[in-house]
Amino acid sequence: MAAPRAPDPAARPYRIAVLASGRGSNLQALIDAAASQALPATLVGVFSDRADALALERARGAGIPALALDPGAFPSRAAFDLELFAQIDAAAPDLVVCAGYMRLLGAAPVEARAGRLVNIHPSLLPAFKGLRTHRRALEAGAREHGASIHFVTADLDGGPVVSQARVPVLAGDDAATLGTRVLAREHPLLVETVRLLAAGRVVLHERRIHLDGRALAAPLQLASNNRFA
Ligand SMILES: Nc1nc2c(c(=O)[nH]1)N[C@@H](CN(C=O)c1ccc(C(=O)N[C@@H](CCC(=O)O)C(=O)O)cc1)CN2
Ligand SMILES: NCC(=O)N[C@@H]1O[C@H](COP(=O)([O-])[O-])[C@@H](O)[C@H]1O
Repeated sequence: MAAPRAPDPAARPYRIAVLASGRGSNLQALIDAAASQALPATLVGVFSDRADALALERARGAGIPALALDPGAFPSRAAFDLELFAQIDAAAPDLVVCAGYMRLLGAAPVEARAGRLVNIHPSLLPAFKGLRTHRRALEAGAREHGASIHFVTADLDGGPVVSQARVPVLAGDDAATLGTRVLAREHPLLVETVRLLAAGRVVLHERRIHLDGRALAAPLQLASNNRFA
């Protein structure tokens, strides 16, 4: 996998690989942004643990190489990860984006890619790590919810948070309505955050997020929607 590099407009486009297990709407946001040149990058591969992931169809429809690996065909999680990242490295991405990728990644491949592997998570981390975040936020009586983009570490959803988008929790919300409101903010959040990474403006240095050379005191607040929708 390519080492982090400073942006050079004359150099080849910034290369992005995506991991996805499902619908792929965040992947589609990246595809659309790259196609419209709103995101100066090229998607070099989409990889999934599920052969039926709609994300794979979206990739193929955009002419992006797409590969599914069946975890059941490997003797261990480590063996699966080894093959997965061998395939990813063959595409030589500058950045790997987990966009609805629903498997825990092993410490070894994650640590070897520190600063080059990000994940979008449907909560305002550190709140509600893991799964079923919208239901848990409602059960906890949260008045505000949202999404976070963080560097991936061995600590599940515990990596340094780059950016967040916030939405209000409305009376009468259920997990579906709240999830829909959050998802609508995830797409611009992801594109805006990846654009900063592609430009070399956001980097991870000694577990701290740096923007334009200055350590961030808090995640960047992007793509928020305080309008009641
Ligand atoms: N080492 C890491 N791996 C992953 C991270 C991370 O931060 N560190 N983020 C996740 C994405 N994610 C939430 O954002 C997440 C994915 C999967 C799970 C999980 O519990 N998976 C179970 C299977 C669940 C299922 O199949 O329904 C598992 O892997 O056993 C929690 C959170 C990507 N990987
Ligand atoms: N723990 C990881 C996780 O839950 N990620 C979430 O999966 C959804 C994928 O939607 P998409 O397939 O339409 O992009 C997104 O809401 C993303 O935040």
